[in-house]
Amino acid sequence: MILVFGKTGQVATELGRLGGVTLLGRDRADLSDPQACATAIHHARPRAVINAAAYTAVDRAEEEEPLATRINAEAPGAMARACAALDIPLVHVSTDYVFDGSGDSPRDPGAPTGPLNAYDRSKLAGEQAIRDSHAAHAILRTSWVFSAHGANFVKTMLRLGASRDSLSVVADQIGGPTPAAAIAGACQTMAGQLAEGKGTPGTYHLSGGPDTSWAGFAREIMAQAGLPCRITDIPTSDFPTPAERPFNSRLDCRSLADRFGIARPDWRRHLSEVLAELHAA
Ligand SMILES: NC(=O)C1=CN([C@@H]2O[C@H](COP(=O)(O)OP(=O)(O)OC[C@H]3O[C@@H](n4cnc5c(N)ncnc54)[C@H](OP(=O)(O)O)[C@@H]3O)[C@@H](O)[C@H]2O)C=CC1
Ligand SMILES: Cc1cn([C@H]2C[C@H](O)[C@@H](COP(=O)(O)OP(=O)(O)O[C@H]3O[C@@H](C)C(=O)[C@@H](O)[C@H]3O)O2)c(=O)[nH]c1=O
Ligand SMILES: [Mg+2]
Repeated sequence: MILVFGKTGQVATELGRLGGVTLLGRDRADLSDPQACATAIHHARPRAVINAAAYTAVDRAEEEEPLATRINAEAPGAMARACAALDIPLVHVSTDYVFDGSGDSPRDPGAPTGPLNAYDRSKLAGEQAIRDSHAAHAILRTSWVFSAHGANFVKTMLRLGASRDSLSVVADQIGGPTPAAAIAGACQTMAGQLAEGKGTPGTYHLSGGPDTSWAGFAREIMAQAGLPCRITDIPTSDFPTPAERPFNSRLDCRSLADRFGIARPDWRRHLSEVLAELHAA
């Protein structure tokens, strides 16, 4: 059995659909109590652990950095130390937001990090705590996650697009929208291979392709949903937010393909599946 932290989130929901996992919701393991997470692992004795829970409210984290750090850094560190003690692997999901977003080339997993905001700092600290534990681990950085569940940009655009005839969306932040289902599949593959002593531990990238801007993503959402809402490109400076976000979120995903045989998913195809799922609901 593979133990998953998270139950209601986008990636955790998709892991549950794949099967073969035990999902621990907040009621069974609260990440604001790192020791409780370690205890849950010792108690369950799984063959591998996947951490799909996190504090993901980027703007709110500016005002709650200590809590975000407990959930995104201290809890994963405690999980990793428990995994090291039991000699089982940990797969952990991280973010493109650990990078500073300069330039326009895709970042490979070894590129220097440079967090811009409180959420980013908490996620980067989580990565470091896991590396420091010496557990067999895979840190999977992803970006711009969407699915039919939970809160995400697709659902925000559908909600706004249904009642407006135009929307202004930032066009100078570039990255890869990533289906939660693809992340779940990758996590399961990596956890399974590491548990069998196969695959190479380390830090990897997975984002959907082709890279686009939030405005490009929004335009495709409106087109596929058949919503007559025009998207106007704006610079980030015209959309002020409490947390600064990176301009360049492009991720170089080749090492994941080389080491685990996992290719970049086409987000446009997955978007149509997510829209069909939302339509059927
Ligand atoms: N969303 C995105 O765009 C991106 C996400 N990521 C990373 O991917 C991973 C999965 O994200 P995603 O599926 O989108 O997350 P969601 O925002 O959809 O869900 C977050 C999950 O974490 C749980 N959680 C939050 N706080 C706690 C807590 N104190 N104790 C227990 N559980 C808690 C939530 O539970 P509850 O429902 O009870 O609040 C929820 O299940 C995270 O590591 C995130 O940092 C990386 C890049 C982009
Ligand atoms: C709603 C809206 C957003 N935007 C912009 C703001 C922002 O730059 C961008 C996306 O907005 P969001 O609030 O969905 O983005 P955000 O929550 O910052 O998304 C991030 O979440 C964390 C968890 C990650 O790890 C990242 O990979 C990334 O997915 O779109 C507009 O330009 N117009 C709009 O009408
Ligand atoms: Mg968000």
